[in-house]
Amino acid sequence: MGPGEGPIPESGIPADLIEARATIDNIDAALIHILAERFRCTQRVGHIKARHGLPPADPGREARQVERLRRLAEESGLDPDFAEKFLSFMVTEVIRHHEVIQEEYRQGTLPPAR
Ligand SMILES: O=C(O)C(=O)C[C@]1(C(=O)O)C=C[C@@H](O)C=C1
Repeated sequence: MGPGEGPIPESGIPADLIEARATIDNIDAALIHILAERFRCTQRVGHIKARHGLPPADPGREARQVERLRRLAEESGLDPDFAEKFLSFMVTEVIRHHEVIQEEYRQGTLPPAR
């Protein structure tokens, strides 16, 4: 039995597992807040792009993000392939939002300055 490990309590869940899960819960909450802020920002980007007639996707920017995030992942012990997949998952959703915003501007269902 290692340090921090105790006997299995009556609940059947070891105390150190309960403690680790509390940390996971806090991290998940932070991730949700971070994602909400990122999407709030990318919504703004979607409006800027629509106003300036810029395309929803920017493959050059994405390539630089992939390179940077893969390097950061390597440095911090995260699987770089996972980091790239996660970025791609997010960016795909952002591009979908950008397309919706662009269509709203095209149909004039949004005011031009937002
Ligand atoms: O930076 C932009 O141009 C964005 O629209 C944001 C973002 C992203 O979510 O990071 C999304 C789509 C682009 O292809 C590149 C990056």
